[in-house]
Amino acid sequence: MFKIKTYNAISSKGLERFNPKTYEVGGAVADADAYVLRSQKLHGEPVPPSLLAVARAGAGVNNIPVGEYGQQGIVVFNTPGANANAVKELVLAGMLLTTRGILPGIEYARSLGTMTDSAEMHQLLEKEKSRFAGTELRGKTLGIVGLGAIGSMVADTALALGMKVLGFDPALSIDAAWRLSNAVQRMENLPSLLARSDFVSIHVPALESTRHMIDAAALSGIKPGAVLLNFARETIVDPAAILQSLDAGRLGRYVSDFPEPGLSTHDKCIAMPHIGASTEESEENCAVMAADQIMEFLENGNIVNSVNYPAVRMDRTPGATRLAIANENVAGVLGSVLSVLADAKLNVIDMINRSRDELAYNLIDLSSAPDETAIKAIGNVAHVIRVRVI
Ligand SMILES: NC(=O)C1=CN([C@@H]2O[C@H](COP(=O)(O)OP(=O)(O)OC[C@H]3O[C@@H](n4cnc5c(N)ncnc54)[C@H](O)[C@@H]3O)[C@@H](O)[C@H]2O)C=CC1
Ligand SMILES: O=C(O)C(=O)COP(=O)(O)O
Repeated sequence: MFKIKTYNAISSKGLERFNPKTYEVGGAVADADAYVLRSQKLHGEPVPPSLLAVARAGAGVNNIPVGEYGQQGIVVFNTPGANANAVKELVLAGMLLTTRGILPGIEYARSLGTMTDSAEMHQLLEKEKSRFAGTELRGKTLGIVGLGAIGSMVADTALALGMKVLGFDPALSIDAAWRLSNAVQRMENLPSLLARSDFVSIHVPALESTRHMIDAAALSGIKPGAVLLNFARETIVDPAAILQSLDAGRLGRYVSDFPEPGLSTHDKCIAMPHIGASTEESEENCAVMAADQIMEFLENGNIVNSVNYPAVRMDRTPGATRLAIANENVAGVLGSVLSVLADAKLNVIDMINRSRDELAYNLIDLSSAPDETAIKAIGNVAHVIRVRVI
């Protein structure tokens, strides 16, 4: 029986993937083999020795100590692209909320709620509507910082609306480059993008390298009156610099899914309570992907969409016993493991070894099951972090 501890609202469509005959799943599960979570912060939380894997049903993993967990042999997964469409749609809403008098217009229409005469109401609305007039998106320039799953979808939508799209992403993956429309104009640096964009939408992960990438210096070069949209994370911007730029009349509007004290009530801010991924569809997509990845790892040792371990996949050899070994990526570990197996007269039928930065991972299919002594001996090989028999 595998034990899965859940945090946050995980869609039942995902949780239903776990067969109740072989999985115990719930928020109160103790000694979990794996966690499935969304934005639950794990930094500083005690780690049960039983924990083998964590699946983030979503994109951002800044709530998980990914590096530390890797050193302990805990594989961390996310669900790339599974909620990108939900964020894209809210970015579009964010742009429209700044260009049209939607929010004050709704408030005004509501304020007439006590009127009873329809003709009188319409006369008043027609008289006052010019206060809520706006501008169009077509023909305007959108600068996108980070052209991954969300950024590339935002680009497609903006292009379809007749906007000009600029992009900046110095770390763009080959897969992401293939997904990206060639109508997106590449910017060599952030200041060039900021100087030319009527709207700037940020879609980068929260890393040390992206912390406060929008600071006072960046804002000093932003196109006057530009709208900045932050559906990425609060750490990407310096809130004091945003406030200063809004008050100085340089930055036009700030739309954020990550409200900050002092900004959320500002007249030129539109703040939302981190609802970018909160759609039925995205919650289902993320939960299904997270559950499938966790099951594949627990049952077969295969790793897909990890953020700390390499992608590793090997078909099961019928009748074989599988060893899954996580180790530090230093020379000689695999050789030592294989000599333990040879000494124990265990025959290797198939194997795969992959590394990623400081960590490595191996799947070894054996024609017969190793005994406790052999497993212990593998666990004692220098730099081996974790051994699992599947
Ligand atoms: N508001 C919400 O509910 C949601 C927020 N997010 C946030 O959005 C972020 C992006 O999500 P995805 O597009 O799915 O991730 P992704 O990994 O597909 O794309 C991120 C892109 O940012 C680029 N990047 C990294 N550092 C950069 C830098 N310094 N300058 C420019 N580009 C840089 C990467 O090369 C990559 O192409 C997540 O990490 C998360 O923080 C994601 C989903 C929902
Ligand atoms: O996927 C992400 O990075 C998100 O920010 C979504 O967060 P959530 O799952 O809605 O708590």
